Amino acid sequence: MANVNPDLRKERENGTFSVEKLTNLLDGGKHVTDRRRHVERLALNEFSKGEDYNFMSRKERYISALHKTERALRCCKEYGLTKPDEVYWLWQLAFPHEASPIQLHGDMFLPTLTRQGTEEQVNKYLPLAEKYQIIGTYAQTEMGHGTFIRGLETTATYDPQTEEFILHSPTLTSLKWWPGGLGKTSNYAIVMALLYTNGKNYGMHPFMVQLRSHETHEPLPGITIGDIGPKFGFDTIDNGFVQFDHFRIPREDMLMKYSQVLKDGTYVKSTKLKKSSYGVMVLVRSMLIYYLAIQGLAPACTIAIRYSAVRRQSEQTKSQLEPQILDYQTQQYKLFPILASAYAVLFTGVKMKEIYYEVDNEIQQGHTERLPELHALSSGLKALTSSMASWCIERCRLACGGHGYSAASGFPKIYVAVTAACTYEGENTVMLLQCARYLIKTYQGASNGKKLSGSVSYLSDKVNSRSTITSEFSLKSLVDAFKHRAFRFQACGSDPEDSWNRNSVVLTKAAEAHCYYYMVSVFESVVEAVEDDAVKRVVGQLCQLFALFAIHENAGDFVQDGFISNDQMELVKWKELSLLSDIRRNAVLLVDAFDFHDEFIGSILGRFDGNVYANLFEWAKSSPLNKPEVQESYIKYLQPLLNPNKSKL
Ligand SMILES: CCCCCCCCCCCCCCCC(=O)SCCNC(=O)CCNC(=O)[C@H](O)C(C)(C)COP(=O)(O)OP(=O)(O)OC[C@H]1O[C@@H](n2cnc3c(N)ncnc32)[C@H](O)[C@@H]1OP(=O)(O)O
Ligand SMILES: Cc1cc2nc3c(=O)[nH]c(=O)nc-3n(C[C@H](O)[C@H](O)[C@H](O)COP(=O)(O)OP(=O)(O)OC[C@H]3O[C@@H](n4cnc5c(N)ncnc54)[C@H](O)[C@@H]3O)c2cc1C
Repeated sequence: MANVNPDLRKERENGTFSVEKLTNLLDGGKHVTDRRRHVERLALNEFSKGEDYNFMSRKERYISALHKTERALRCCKEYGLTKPDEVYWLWQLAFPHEASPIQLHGDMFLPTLTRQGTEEQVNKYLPLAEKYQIIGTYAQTEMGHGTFIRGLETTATYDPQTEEFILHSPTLTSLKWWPGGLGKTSNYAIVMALLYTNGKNYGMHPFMVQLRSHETHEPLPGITIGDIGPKFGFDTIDNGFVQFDHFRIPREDMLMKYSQVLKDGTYVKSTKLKKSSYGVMVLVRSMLIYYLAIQGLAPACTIAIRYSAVRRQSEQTKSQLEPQILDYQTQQYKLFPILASAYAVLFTGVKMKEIYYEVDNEIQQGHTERLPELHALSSGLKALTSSMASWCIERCRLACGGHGYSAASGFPKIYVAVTAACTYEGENTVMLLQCARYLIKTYQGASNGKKLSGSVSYLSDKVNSRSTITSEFSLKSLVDAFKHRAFRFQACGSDPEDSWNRNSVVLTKAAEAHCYYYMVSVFESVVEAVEDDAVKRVVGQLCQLFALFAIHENAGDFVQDGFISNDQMELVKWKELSLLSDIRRNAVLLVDAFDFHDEFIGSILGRFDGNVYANLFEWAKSSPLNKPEVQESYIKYLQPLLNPNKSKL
């Protein structure tokens, strides 16, 4: 590439491994990289020349996203993109760090319909939904309850006379509140409501509900609906509210795969699947981990590391060039553990997707044994990785100094999208406690001699009481350290005498320890499988740093029971710093390997060519506040102060 910043050019000439090989590894093979690049070229042709998001109002952002949605759907059809990955690659460039107003249609409405609907219901609604002749969302959360689903108040009362359900919002707190795309975009929703039949409450069930007229898009009589107003972020999506006033829907529109209401009002449950109506949440949590890496951690550290290679600041030695800020050890200590985390979360996300599809397949065959483990693991990892991503992005922003605070850095857009994931799809503390609930039960089972498998098999293993860490820092010894910590936390979190709430801080730590152990072991297994020696070396260094940083940060957990000795802890600190120097040489290449387009990253600081300053100046000049030179606000408010004689007011 012509005209690349010389510092960045030098970084790229000095690497020790093939970036292309690492990109192929991250993609899952060379053929995937090739196909992804092909789809991205198609997307760039269509979407690269848009208006700058930073200079738009909220309403403009929503309208532009709707316009892009229509174009993205057309592109997918024109180019025959139907596989989920291909559609994702195109959408990612159409909506970088944004959400489409119809995001929930694909992410939750369709999966709920296909998983919870009967064959007839799927046959009736799916073809329409796939052609976008109906657009739906997932309406569960209410103003008064999001976490505690059993506390939801919207009712669906069966009327056997008319064979209809009457949907009603009995209180202010029962208004559905938050569903994405509910405010203005969707004309349908799957509404989660308490089912009442023959005077009995059967708990939360899903109902297919038409909200707006097919002809006019006006809300149907009995429905009050709207946008909930500006939020922290997600300006492109109309999170909404809806209130039902005795709104009737046909009996056939309760999604009845797992439970039915017969014509006479008899309730029939035809599954042993526990919490069957919670299924789609497990799906989204399982998928989120990968997207947190690819849309959050990886672009954020790409920005901060490229910028740190371009930025020079302060004087180390008189009359020499100011150093690149990437050469400061403190800067490396801020950024390289984040780089390592981006890789760790990415590999874990890939693994989690695989496990989800395996277990989902088993459930379709009637085998539900692994669902509790999947629920626990996806809940815990969703919480751990979204919290990790949020604080890492903030740390990347801080590492870019003043320019990090400008919208030109790209951080605000990335941060507000990622931090939302700490709340939606289950608030993080609550999700850690769900994970802990499973771990405690499993630990108690293991204590009674039950042999465990999968992610919890370590609870029935013998764990070492002394760490095997030496100056070699084998990945196995690091995995072992995390296994020991996780085991110890499960043991102290499961005191049956103590009440749940009194123990809940420890329980969240137990869940985190379990998830950390899982992440380190996934990372280790990926490194072990890498064939190319040079790639294996750099990815292995990242794995070591990921583990050592966490040991150092949580040193108490490892030394308290004498598992890691003081001497070993000194070695840990020494190795951590020496890894910073090792990784320094390849840092830019390690972010290049994510193979992101500038259009996706959306950051002047993180540009591939490193031409930061000239572009920053051009961008600032294009700010609407700079046109016209003298603003009307001057005449109205400043002139009377600055120049009272000239003021016309
Ligand atoms: C990322 C970067 C940018 C991306 C940029 C673009 C993308 C942008 C996308 C935007 C996409 C936004 C999408 C947000 C969409 C929502 O946020 S939708 C709403 C999501 N809502 C939630 O997640 C609610 C969280 N709350 C819950 O899940 C439940 O109420 C709780 C906390 C699990 C408790 O439920 P409960 O009924 O009280 O259950 P509880 O008594 O605790 O447990 C009973 C049993 O059920 C089990 N159980 C509970 N849940 C489950 C389950 N799901 N499965 C199986 N078993 C379960 C328990 O383990 C327990 O088992 P046992 O111990 O008895 O054996
Ligand atoms: C951007 C965004 C998009 C969303 N999209 C949708 C959507 O499409 N559809 C939909 O239905 N919903 C959606 N939601 C709602 C979301 O799922 C809920 O907000 C979320 O599940 C958290 O529930 P809550 O708001 O009730 O939090 P609360 O439960 O009120 O949390 C507040 C605090 O209480 C604590 N707390 C609550 N219960 C416990 C407990 N048992 N133990 C310990 N601590 C507890 C939490 O840890 C937290 O600190 C969205 C939310 C956001 C922010």
